[in-house]
Parts: sequence; structure tokens; C-alpha cells
Amino acid sequence: MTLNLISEHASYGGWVRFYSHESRECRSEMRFSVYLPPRAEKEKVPVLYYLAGLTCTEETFIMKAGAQRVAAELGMMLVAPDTSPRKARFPGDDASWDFGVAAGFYVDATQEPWSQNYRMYSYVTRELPEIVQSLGPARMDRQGIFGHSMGGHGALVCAFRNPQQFLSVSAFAPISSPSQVPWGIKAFSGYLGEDRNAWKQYDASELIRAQRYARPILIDQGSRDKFLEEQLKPDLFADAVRESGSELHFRMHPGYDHGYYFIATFMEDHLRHHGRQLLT
Ligand SMILES: N[C@@H](CCC(=O)N[C@@H](CS)C(=O)NCC(=O)O)C(=O)O
Repeated sequence: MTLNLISEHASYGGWVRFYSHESRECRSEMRFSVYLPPRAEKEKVPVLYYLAGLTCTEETFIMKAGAQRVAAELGMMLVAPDTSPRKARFPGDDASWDFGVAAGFYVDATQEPWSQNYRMYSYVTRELPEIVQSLGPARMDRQGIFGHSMGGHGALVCAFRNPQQFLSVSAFAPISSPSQVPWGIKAFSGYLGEDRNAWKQYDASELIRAQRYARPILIDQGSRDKFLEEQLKPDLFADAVRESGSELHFRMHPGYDHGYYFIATFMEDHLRHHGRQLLT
């Protein structure tokens, strides 16, 4: 596999890098961004994956979330993949912003034609970590994952299904009960088909109801998020967590909306949350 360095930019004493490569799982070009903290020049560091939301790219997080300063201080590597394949094209894949291009929902699609390339779950949990390992300075025994909205859903699912791999998890405004909200129903019907049993493995509420997650889960939510009532429904997830006996730190922030001004405000708290699990 050839990794193509698209660009690099000095940042807080470390490096922001953008890469592209031919993906084994997605069978087309994929892109991701990386932040290497200064400490990575001298020793291996923990790695924290960030999954972005609908309409986002591998640039959104690294440009808007303001995570590099604290990642540099803590000595944590950041990795943010794109939200879907882009070069594999199918009819209707850009007809709406909540399905198809930039809306991969971090699942392995089973329905044609999406199943040919839309394999974001395997990409994030298997292929991307292999690539990260090949970069050199990542401690692969210290991986965490977080994300926003569709990416918050992805992060919770990846962590709950792979608790040995991802030792910490958090989310901003996640779609945490996708089987019960319009965004999730549309995506899962299209990518996974109509059998709702197949949806459970990608539904954070269903997954946590069936197991106790051993580490604290941090979720931040803005009260003025226009998607809160219809798409996010954090109460459903909180109920499921309660049933499982897991530890949820859910914070509702008055006045904040769904966007990156909200995310940037609480980014430091999330990085320190992951640092507490990973920097040991
Ligand atoms: N296009 C949508 C908004 C999509 C949206 O809010 N996307 C979120 C993730 S679900 C995001 O992070 N957008 C990128 C940004 O805010 O920079 C709309 O018209 O309401």
C-alpha cells in the first residue's frame, strides 16, 4: 500500500499531515488527516481517532475543532478520516447530504451497490489502524476514539464493539439511537437493508444495553442543537446506559448548537478525558 503525503503543516511544535491512499476495504482512494504532537519525535504516543459528521471531510476536524494545542501538550496523536469514499460513484450518491457521499455512517454496507465500497466500519477499525501503525510513532496498545453527530454514532459503535482496541470513548451530539431516528433509518435501510436485526450491531443504544462498557463515556450536547429532538434523542441512549450499568457523563450545555463553535468549546475536556484513559 502506497501512502501519499498530500501536505504537511507545522502546528504547535508538531505536524498536521494530510494523506491519501488506495483503500483495501473501500476499494477506492481514501483520505485522512493526522496530528503528530512534538513528543512523537522522541517516543511513541497514544492515538485518538476522530470521526466527523455528515457533509464533513478529513479536513473539518483539524481545521475547526482546535484540538492541536492540547494534543500537543498531552502528547497525543490525532487521526481523522474522511466520512465516505469519494471516487467510487453510484447513481444518487449525492442526491441528499444525509446518504451516500460524505454520509458513510461508519457501517459495512451489505446492499448493492454500496457494499462494493462503503465499508467505513472495517476501514476505521482495521485498515486505518494498520496504516497508523505503519507511520511509526503510535502506541497501538493506547487507542481511543471520539466523534461528532454521525461520527459520534461511529465512535460509540466502534468502541462498544471493540473495547480491547479502543480504551476510551466520547462524543459530541451523537446519533446514539440511529435505528429510531430518520437519519439512521434512512442510512441503515439503504446500506444494510430492511432487516432491523442487522441494524443492531451499528446501534450504540442496542450495543450498550447488551453489555457493560468498562470505562466512563463522555457525551456533550448543545441545548439549541436543531437536530436534538428529531435525530439525536440522547435520553434513549441514557436509558440504555442505565440498564447496562455503564458510566455515562452526559452534559447538556445551554445555548450551544450543533456546530464546531460548540465542539471547539468543549474539545479540551474531551482530550483530557481520553488522556486520563490513554496516558497511563
Ligand atoms: N447541511 C446540513 C447541515 C449538516 C451539518 O450540520 N453537518 C454537521 C455534522 S452533522 C457538520 O459538522 N458540518 C460541518 C461544519 O459544521 O463545518 C443543513 O443544511 O442543515
